[in-house]
Amino acid sequence: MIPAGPLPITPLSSPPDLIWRVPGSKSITNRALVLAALADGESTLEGVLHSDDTRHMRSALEALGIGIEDAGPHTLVVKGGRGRLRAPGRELFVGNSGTTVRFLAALACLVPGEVVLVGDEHMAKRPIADLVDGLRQLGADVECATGCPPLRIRGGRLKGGTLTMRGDRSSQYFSAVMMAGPFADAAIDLRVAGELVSRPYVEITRRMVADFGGRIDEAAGGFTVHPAAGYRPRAYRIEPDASSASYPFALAAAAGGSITVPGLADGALQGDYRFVELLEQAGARVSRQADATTVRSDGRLRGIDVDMHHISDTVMTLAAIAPLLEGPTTIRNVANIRIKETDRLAATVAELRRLGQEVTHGDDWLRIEPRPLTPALVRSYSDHRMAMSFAILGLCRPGITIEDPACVAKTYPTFWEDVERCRGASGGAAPVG
Ligand SMILES: O=C(O)C1=C[C@@H](OP(=O)(O)O)[C@@H](O)[C@H](O)C1
Ligand SMILES: C=C(OP(=O)(O)O)C(=O)O
Repeated sequence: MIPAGPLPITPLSSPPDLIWRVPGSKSITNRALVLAALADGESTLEGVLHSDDTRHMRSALEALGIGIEDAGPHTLVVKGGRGRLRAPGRELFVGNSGTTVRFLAALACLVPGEVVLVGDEHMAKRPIADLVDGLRQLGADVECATGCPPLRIRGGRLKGGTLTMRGDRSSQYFSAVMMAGPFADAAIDLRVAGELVSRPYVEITRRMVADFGGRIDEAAGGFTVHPAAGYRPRAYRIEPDASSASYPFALAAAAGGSITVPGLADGALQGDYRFVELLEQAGARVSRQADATTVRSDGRLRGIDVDMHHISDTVMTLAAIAPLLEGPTTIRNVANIRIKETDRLAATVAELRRLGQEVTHGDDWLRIEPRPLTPALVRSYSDHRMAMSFAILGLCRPGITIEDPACVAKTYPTFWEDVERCRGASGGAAPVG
């Protein structure tokens, strides 16, 4: 159950010492759903995340003719195939899920008939013009009046050929083309103009496309997406979500305890797993086991100066514990966080200042000078990561209230239950903070 807001966060009564299981990866779940939907036959997906973002993907695919059945609490059986795709006869609602709208925009080009993708009021501000333009370069008929959703796609086929998109706004545009691209009439020469942001997500896509029988090679200036006879259905296990794991890892580091997250270790598919390296740099100890990672610390960490271009979903996790570190923390090269669920740079700066911190920033960086914390109601901006990140600070120090706890449903609906489980497992005498 998600508690009603505003939610005052009581600090832990003693440093945490527990195993904290996080749910499945949003990014991998939504890719697995798309790939299984396009694979001819039955795929079984295990470790699936159930959250707003994956529900939007699932119900859109069902409306497009794909069979999806629950076969266990976190297991789905997907009956897929390009031949099953049909026009849904109604608008498809994608909420504020970037992966859903971007991945489906490309998949819709393969649907014979009209597909309309509509998001919520936040999605209506998230740019998609680069992808629209890219799909048009492949011969698709896409209407998009504002450069942001809604989109109207009249699909049937993609013709292949050369497609160039700028790389600095969202890697999701590239992942979208990579997953639908093997069904084009010919190879796609997918070129990146400028630098590619969030690169590890594109590597997840390449790897998962290969797992389902497609092939994408690196090429000069970008990638070659090879045509495939179709995807192969398969059993696929989804990793726990590494961005969600940044919250328990940060808590262990900042509160001075020990937290183990099972299912994430060296070799993890997700780039955000590397957040633990930043905690290590700040002075936490990280031990990587065969199938788990433990972060431990004595709670005395130093501020760090880091480039988070490729792991920017964890910017707020670091920023929210920065008030507890010794010395300033600088986060660089994160311009694209301004076009996510909200303008995350502006939101983070505003909330840290509300908490009495000294913050300076530019268009793509911020620097936090720790100051004594002023108690405050921390605004959430309908952004799950704002709510979860500042909750971690609230578990370490008194005075934090989270405005909108419900927004965690986007990727981590059981977050507050896991916080309470952590509280329960962290009895003892010495208070945190
Ligand atoms: O491909 C993905 O699964 C994602 C890519 C990233 O977005 P950008 O590529 O827009 O940075 C990330 O922020 C998002 O949460 C998930
Ligand atoms: C940016 C995010 O999501 P998306 O782009 O998939 O909506 C996120 O989960 O932090």
